[in-house]
Amino acid sequence: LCQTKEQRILDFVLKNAVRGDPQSVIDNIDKYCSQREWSMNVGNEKGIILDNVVKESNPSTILELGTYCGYSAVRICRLLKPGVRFFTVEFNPAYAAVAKQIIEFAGLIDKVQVLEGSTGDIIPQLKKKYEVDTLDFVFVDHWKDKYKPDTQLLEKCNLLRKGSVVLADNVIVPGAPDFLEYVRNCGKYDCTNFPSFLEYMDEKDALEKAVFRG
Ligand SMILES: CCCNc1ncnc2c1ncn2[C@@H]1O[C@H](/C=C/CNC(=O)c2cc(-c3ccc(F)cc3)cc(O)c2O)[C@H](C)[C@H]1O
Ligand SMILES: [Mg+2]
Repeated sequence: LCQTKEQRILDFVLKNAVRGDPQSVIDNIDKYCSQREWSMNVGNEKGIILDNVVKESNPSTILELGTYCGYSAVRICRLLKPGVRFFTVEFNPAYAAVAKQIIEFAGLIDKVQVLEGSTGDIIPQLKKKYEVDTLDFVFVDHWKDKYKPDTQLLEKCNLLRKGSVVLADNVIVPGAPDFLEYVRNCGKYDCTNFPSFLEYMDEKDALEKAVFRG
């Protein structure tokens, strides 16, 4: 029996999407969350902007902060060429379990490493334990008050290089004001704002792209 919303989303995907077809997984999550139960997936409007930024960055090493159900992990990885490495960090075991099943159903589990734990613990391990040199692309979508500290931690751990793209969800709703102020004024990033809409709603939201100057 599906006790949690996340389990109900997984169940709907398993029943209605096509195994091995990432687009059908994305479409069915969007269908469930727009018609049945709202959920904090990046959604299709902001998702198309995410797709375009990923495509133009053509990244080889990607990090996502806040996996949740795996919607944006599927969204990003469906665009990646073979041999690319995608790490996604989730500290809630129940969400990590749902995400792994959704990513597996989409046929993308070989490209994805779901790292269970807190970003504060995992980011400092990426170089030595996960053999990461630098990150080409970071998608930030976890607790909004952690965007700024975790971006600074990425810098401190020398994980960003000239041209590394940091793309943040929700810079209007719920908002990440200290992150926005930081990336726009610290002098280390070239920033672009992408106005859009909150997932499954008519409310305005936006993504912020911050390219590290190196
Ligand atoms: C140690 C903590 C940091 N380290 C962490 N380390 C590892 N994993 C972490 C860390 N911090 C958090 N997580 C995980 O990431 C996920 C968290 C995602 C959070 N997302 C939102 O809160 C949001 C809200 C709205 C929204 C908009 C309008 C509304 F009316 C209501 C809600 C919309 C949106 O698009 C949103 O993404 C997941 C649930 C949580 O377990
Ligand atoms: Mg979000």
